[in-house]
Amino acid sequence: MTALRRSKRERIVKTARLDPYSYGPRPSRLIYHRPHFYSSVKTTESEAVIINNNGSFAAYSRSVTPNVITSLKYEAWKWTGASRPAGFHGPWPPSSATELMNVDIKLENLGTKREQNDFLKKHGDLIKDECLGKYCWQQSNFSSEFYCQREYDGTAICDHTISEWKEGCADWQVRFEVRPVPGFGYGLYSKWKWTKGDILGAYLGEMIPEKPENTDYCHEVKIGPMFGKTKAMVGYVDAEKYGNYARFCNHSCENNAIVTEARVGNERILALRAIKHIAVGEQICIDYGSDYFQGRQCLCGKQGCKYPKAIELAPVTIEAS
Ligand SMILES: C[S@@+](CC[C@H](N)C(=O)[O-])C[C@H]1O[C@@H](n2cnc3c(N)ncnc32)[C@H](O)[C@@H]1O
Repeated sequence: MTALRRSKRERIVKTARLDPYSYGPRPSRLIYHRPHFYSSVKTTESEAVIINNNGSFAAYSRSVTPNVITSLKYEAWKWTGASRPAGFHGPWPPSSATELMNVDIKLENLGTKREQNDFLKKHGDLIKDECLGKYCWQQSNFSSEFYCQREYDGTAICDHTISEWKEGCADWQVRFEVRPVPGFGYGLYSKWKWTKGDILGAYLGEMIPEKPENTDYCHEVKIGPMFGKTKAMVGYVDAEKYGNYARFCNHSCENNAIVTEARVGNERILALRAIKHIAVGEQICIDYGSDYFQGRQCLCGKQGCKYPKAIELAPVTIEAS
């Protein structure tokens, strides 16, 4: 009876894997699910200040349990006062974050052959920019019909969209785990063996026009159709109150991942990408950059730690009135 039941369960697992939206083979060594806090949709905050033995300030750790989202949160009214990015056509503010961040690379939308050639000359770098669609873990079982396929002058243009990513992000616990890390709040751990270059998912949050003063969860992203252009306007993805698993990445001076602006089909995204091989059970860490460590100490504990002491804050001059 038990054997019968087990084989039925195995059959179900096999059937699930044949589905193009399933997640490929199982990890070689499974870390079993433990109950953890990140299934809650309630926003809570906890704060901890770590003080050195001599009383000096060592680190400040703040942890917010965010509302779990599976696509960028966007409220059009917040963009009413923001200026329209160059090359952006249509009603302002746009009705979705995708519209706001869209990369207008479809050559067939660019009029005559001559206009297309002019565009290629001007934006060659944009067209060559690699689509990350096929590197996403959510797509590991996808059939070739989802791969970049259209060619123009030898350059690939593709039909990928991030909708499949969003679907995959909803089931992130298959390959990631959020665990408490003493002194850091929480951290993101891998349940999968990743290869350098793999896309671990999208960095999701709320799309807002201005960077809030007190957030440690904000990444800049270009908006409007001019992908990769220096003049492109920027917005911010803030994952403090609304986010997905990617917002739990702590900083390490030997980081194994980056949050990078990328293209999937015609859509711009912030992607979490492995820059080294990542083993099962390893913590996934990014580099917050030196600005973040102004007045803060890094707790990564790596031998080559770049910020073992808090970087001195520039003195602030207060003028007497
Ligand atoms: C983007 S969040 C990372 C997720 C966070 N640990 C949490 O539980 O929500 C950034 C916060 O993590 C903590 N943190 C991450 N890396 C750190 C490091 N290397 N040293 C000190 N604090 C760090 C800091 O409290 C920082 O404000």
